[in-house]
Amino acid sequence: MSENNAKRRPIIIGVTGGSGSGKTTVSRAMFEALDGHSLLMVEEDSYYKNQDHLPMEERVKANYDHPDAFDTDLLIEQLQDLLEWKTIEKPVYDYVEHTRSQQVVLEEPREVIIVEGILVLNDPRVRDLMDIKIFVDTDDDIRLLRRIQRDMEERGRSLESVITQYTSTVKPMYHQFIEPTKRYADIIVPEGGENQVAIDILVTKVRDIIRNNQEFTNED
Ligand SMILES: Nc1ncnc2c1ncn2[C@@H]1O[C@H](COP(=O)(O)OP(=O)(O)O)[C@@H](O)[C@H]1O
Ligand SMILES: Nc1ccn([C@@H]2O[C@H](COP(=O)(O)O)[C@@H](O)[C@H]2O)c(=O)n1
Repeated sequence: MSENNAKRRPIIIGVTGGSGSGKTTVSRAMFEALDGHSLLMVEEDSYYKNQDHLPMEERVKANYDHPDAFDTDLLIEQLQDLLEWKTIEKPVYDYVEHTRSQQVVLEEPREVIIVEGILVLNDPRVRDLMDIKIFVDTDDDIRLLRRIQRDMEERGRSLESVITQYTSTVKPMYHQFIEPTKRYADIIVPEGGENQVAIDILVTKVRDIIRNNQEFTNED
């Protein structure tokens, strides 16, 4: 892609970090602060592979923190469509059934796209589509506590299942695949959503890129 074309396409911001680090909170804070611009949130979780063909006992045991759990090719295809201002059919994921739902959501392309998920900086093809890369950095113990609460309240899990999954896959995969992607981040945000200084800096940078895009387009 030439530099000129790159200036005219939507902006993609990648937000990653461990489960419970505050990725969604940071993304939403940016979303709200960028009110007035056209924005779209793309959650990597929507791209978990379909597991309809597997019995529930197999689905429960799957490793959801390994890169192979995601249909990254579909994520890339849909991000490329958005970059070309095309509408996508975003999959919908069901955490209780551990598989994709039958539905899709039609998402129109927008000026700013926030791509959020545990492994969005893992694949170089996804990284290469991003204008800004953010890693939300929160200690393991805090993330575990948040996850216990969230999974029991919102994802229909028992305490025992959260602890078993955390020790068998979530924690080891974090250290093997997620934490190493910190090196690709432009900005590391400690403590996520409560870090207002980091949010303000990020929003200023995004506005700067949007303004440059507009000035460039007006010059044409
Ligand atoms: N800096 C923070 N301080 C306190 N609680 C936070 C902070 N950031 C996020 N949380 C809370 O932690 C939980 C997990 O945050 P979330 O943004 O959903 O994480 P992730 O998307 O990385 O899994 C949520 O209940 C959220 O309100
Ligand atoms: N069926 C599934 C699918 C995913 N998970 C867990 O979700 C985590 C990612 O979501 P966050 O909002 O926490 O970033 C990931 O760590 C998976 O273990 C799951 O438990 N079940």
